[in-house]
Amino acid sequence: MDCHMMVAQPEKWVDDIADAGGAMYCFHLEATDNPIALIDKIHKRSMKAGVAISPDTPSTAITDEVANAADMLLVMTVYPGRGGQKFLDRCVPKVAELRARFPEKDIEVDGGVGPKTIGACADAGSNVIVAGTAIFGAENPSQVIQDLKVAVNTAQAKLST
Ligand SMILES: O=C(CO)[C@H](O)[C@H](O)COP(=O)(O)O
Repeated sequence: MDCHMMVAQPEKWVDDIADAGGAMYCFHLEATDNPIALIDKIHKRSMKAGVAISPDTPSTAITDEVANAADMLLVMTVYPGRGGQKFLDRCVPKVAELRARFPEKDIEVDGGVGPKTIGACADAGSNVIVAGTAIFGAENPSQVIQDLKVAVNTAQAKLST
């Protein structure tokens, strides 16, 4: 289970999530003073570590040291809080910046992602997608999932040539 912790003091919940069977613990960079220590703590509990940035945080806030220690980087394309928000196009360049810096890293996008916005995310280099409303509100959720996967796989194949 990929647990995206939109919480203050993310250090506090690592053990609880590990005990509950979490496989990935993703925390917000804005919520900690010591991301490297937190990543170490997550790894010591045998979980992967994800580092998320909110819309107003630049990609450069993720230092090379943090990115290299993390297993995944998450670019929020809405403000953390609730599903159903409008996709913020202005966050897409951050995906491309991180992809250029970290060609091998998993880069996730979350927020307002669906058939109309997946192209921008995938072309910028995102290979992990969170989609809520676009899937649960669709007449044919399986088709939407399939379309999102095809968009990502096609873009990833292009980026690797
Ligand atoms: O957690 C979120 C915001 O806080 C996500 O954006 C949300 O869960 C995904 O839903 P949607 O695809 O409707 O944006």
